[in-house]
Amino acid sequence: MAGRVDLDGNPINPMTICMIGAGGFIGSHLCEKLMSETPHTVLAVDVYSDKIKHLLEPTSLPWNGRIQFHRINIKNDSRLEGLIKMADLTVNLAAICTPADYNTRPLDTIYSNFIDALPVVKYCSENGKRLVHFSTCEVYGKTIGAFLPEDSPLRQDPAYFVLSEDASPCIFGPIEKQRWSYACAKQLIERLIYAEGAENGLEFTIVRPFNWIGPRMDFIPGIDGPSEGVPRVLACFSNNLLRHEPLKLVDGGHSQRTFIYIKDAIEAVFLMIENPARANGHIFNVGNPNNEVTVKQLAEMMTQVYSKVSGETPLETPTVDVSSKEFYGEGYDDSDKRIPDMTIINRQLGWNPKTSLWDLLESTLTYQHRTYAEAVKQAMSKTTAN
Ligand SMILES: NC(=O)c1ccc[n+]([C@@H]2O[C@H](COP(=O)([O-])OP(=O)(O)OC[C@H]3O[C@@H](n4cnc5c(N)ncnc54)[C@H](O)[C@@H]3O)[C@@H](O)[C@H]2O)c1
Ligand SMILES: O=c1ccn([C@@H]2O[C@H](COP(=O)(O)OP(=O)(O)O[C@H]3OC[C@@H](O)[C@H](O)[C@H]3O)[C@@H](O)[C@H]2O)c(=O)[nH]1
Repeated sequence: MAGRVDLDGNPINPMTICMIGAGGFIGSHLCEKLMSETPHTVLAVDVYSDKIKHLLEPTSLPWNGRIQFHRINIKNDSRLEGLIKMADLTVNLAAICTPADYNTRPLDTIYSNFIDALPVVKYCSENGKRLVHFSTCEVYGKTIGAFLPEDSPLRQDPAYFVLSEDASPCIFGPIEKQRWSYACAKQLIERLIYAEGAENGLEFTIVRPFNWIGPRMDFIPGIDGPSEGVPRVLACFSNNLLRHEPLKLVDGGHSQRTFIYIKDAIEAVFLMIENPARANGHIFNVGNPNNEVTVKQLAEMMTQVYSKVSGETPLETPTVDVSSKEFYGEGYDDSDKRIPDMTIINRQLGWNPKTSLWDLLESTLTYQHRTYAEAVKQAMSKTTAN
């Protein structure tokens, strides 16, 4: 830890970080690395702490005293401003961010992603504190290419699908497609933060994650989350594999995504935190353009990898088609393709992702199998007995 320097060779001084949403998937990885590799202090704010329990107890941990957990719902807690004032930097991760909620709980989604983030932005701006705010790749919505005829050769031209922070438009569906409630709320909070920077000098960085995946993402329904809950695709497919049931392909699984390993992505966030002069005032795509697959290909790859790590033979029919209406309900819509332009993050922070999709699935599914296989087996035998 001694002698740590930033990208310009300047010493990095220990700082206090107010991390809101620290108990979630990304927050837990960020806290873990901040504790083990830096001298920084974290004021961890969340309503849940299960995913960071291993960092909070026992008190003999080497970083004891450098991480404090504050069980706070930022919707209605006056302690928030005090914590932001005590910190040098606020990282805001708190959000409802599972697609199954966007069309079924659109009000909660809009409040969580816009209204609840407002005081955070205001306290940072009024108190002259730096803000790193987590937005999403969903602010791009659909690609321009999605509106071209199916057989148009222009669909192959990167200009019609690569998503750039400073050039691509944000293309959402009609209001009745409530899927876009999340993307729209995130877009408006980005615009507000940007305006606070322009008019009031707020020092900010906006992060647009492109499908970060890895251990501790979401929950396995009926094990550490509600049985009827629908998490994001990694946890949905993991759940199917653990239960030996076919993976469900929504509308044929034709949508494309680029997946990045959480540990690669966290390195990018570290560079932003510790290089304010290079990160302030910027919006950064953080993804891995080399890891593109259709959801169907992801299902096939996860089936193969899970078989390798668990030693279990895959089902003869490993996938099944399901309509989006049946799976998510009325008002669902989808992003067709998401390839991040890496020019800005490369130029400002010299960062590049490293881990291939196969490798990141292998380590993640090893974790899923080790963590959940026994619990799933027991839950399934109980159901059968009843
Ligand atoms: N994981 C990804 O690939 C991804 C992609 C795009 C955007 N993001 C964004 O990154 C951020 C973190 O995502 P994640 O994957 O870690 O999700 P997550 O759901 O695991 O973490 C969010 C955390 O925020 C907490 N939270 C929510 N509302 C709160 C409130 N009112 N008060 C206190 N805590 C609250 C939750 O309890 C949860 O622990 C979100 O803003 C999300 O929109 C993530
Ligand atoms: O069981 C499933 C689950 C999901 N899917 C599909 O898999 C794709 C990915 O779904 P995810 O649940 O991971 O979520 P998405 O990639 O659509 O959105 C995510 O992206 C960025 C973040 O802001 C959010 O974390 C989330 O909105 C979608 O096309 C979805 O329809 C399936 O085919 N089967």
